[in-house]
Amino acid sequence: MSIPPDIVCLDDYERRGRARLPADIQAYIGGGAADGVTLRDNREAFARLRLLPRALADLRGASAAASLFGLRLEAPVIAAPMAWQKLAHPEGEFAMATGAAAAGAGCIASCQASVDMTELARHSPAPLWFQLYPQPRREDTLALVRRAEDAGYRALVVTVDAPVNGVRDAEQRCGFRLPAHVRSVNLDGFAQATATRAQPARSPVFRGLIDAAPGWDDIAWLRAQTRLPLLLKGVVHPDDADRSIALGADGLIVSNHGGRVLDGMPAAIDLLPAVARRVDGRIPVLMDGGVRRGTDVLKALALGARAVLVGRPLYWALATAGAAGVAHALAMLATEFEAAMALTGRPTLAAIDATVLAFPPRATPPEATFPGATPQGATPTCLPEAPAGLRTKLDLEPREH
Ligand SMILES: Cc1cc2nc3c(=O)[nH]c(=O)nc-3n(C[C@H](O)[C@H](O)[C@H](O)COP(=O)(O)O)c2cc1C
Ligand SMILES: CC(C)CC(=O)C(=O)O
Repeated sequence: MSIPPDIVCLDDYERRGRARLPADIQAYIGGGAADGVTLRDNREAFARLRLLPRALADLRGASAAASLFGLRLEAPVIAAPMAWQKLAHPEGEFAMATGAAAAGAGCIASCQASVDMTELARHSPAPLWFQLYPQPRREDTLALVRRAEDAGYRALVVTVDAPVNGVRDAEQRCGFRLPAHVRSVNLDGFAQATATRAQPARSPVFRGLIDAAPGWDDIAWLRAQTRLPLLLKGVVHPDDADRSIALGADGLIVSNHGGRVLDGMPAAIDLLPAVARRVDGRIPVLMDGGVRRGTDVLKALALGARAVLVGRPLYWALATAGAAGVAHALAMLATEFEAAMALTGRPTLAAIDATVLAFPPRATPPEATFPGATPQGATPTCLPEAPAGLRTKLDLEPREH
């Protein structure tokens, strides 16, 4: 499949991708939770950051290469886990993995993939990570872990920010339903949480759905079940980062799920610095949400990320041109990132730090940014101070078990 010549950046894929998909699938892929405040802010927060070029830097032998939990990457960029990719292309996740490998990018297969996870790993030209939604029954979670191990996945990414799905107005308005040929094949036969139907007028969240939500004890249990590196996706509070490390997490992904779960959360890039400062190099911190340009990758690394994940643009690229589209999108992003490194005088990833930013955030302790946070990891209260220009607040008190 050839790449349309007018596609010169990641955003260009959205227009082309949408044109090939029905309205309800567009709403599923492109939508955010509720009013889309967080979805928009993920982009706008990147745009607010400014970069500072350096003149005449010695860039001989420069490289953007990265290595992370068994993935060798041309640039610190990974395809985010995204459900049901057959919605966009008949080859679904196979094409996503092939495209990512062709571009030298990493790829994380979703727990809700529309193809068999073992077949996917077998056909992927490069190693993959597996994203895990803990299942209501531990035996089912364990079955997924063992399949991931046996199939050669190099890491487990446990998504912890979606104990219930977001309020998806756009999907609801369009009446989004999975077509018959698309389903979560890897969860066949597993029990799933359901809302109690007895009192349909009452909220289904606390009547059924939340009963199956994972807690910290599930992370401790999972840690004891596998030697695979364990990354937690969706940790955004410094105290939760501490707790994750104490339980043996090997990496964290600062993420608001692309603005798809809790509308009103701060942008992911605004949440990154406090987590990175608290982690202080103990384990790698990654981020996702709103990464669309090589300069965004640079900004994320400047604020403490080791790598970024990219979501929606790759779904649109998949819809537009299958594996070739995914490879092209990721290659464009890597090229833009290399250009941004060169223009800011950074020949290696190790040379990227907050001085890349024209106005780096003040190096305040996390407690100042997150007044509710406590350095010892005791019970935090809330996240009162939103980034400049954003007045939302978020109660991040972890659930107790
Ligand atoms: C269509 C779609 C499906 C997604 N499915 C999953 C999923 O199955 N598991 C998961 O952890 N995150 C899922 N995500 C969230 C992404 O992994 C990622 O956090 C987010 O897309 C990053 O934001 P971006 O789209 O702005 O790059 C999904 C995102 C999209 C757009
Ligand atoms: C099956 C869905 C809950 C997958 C997901 O995480 C998403 O659509 O954001």
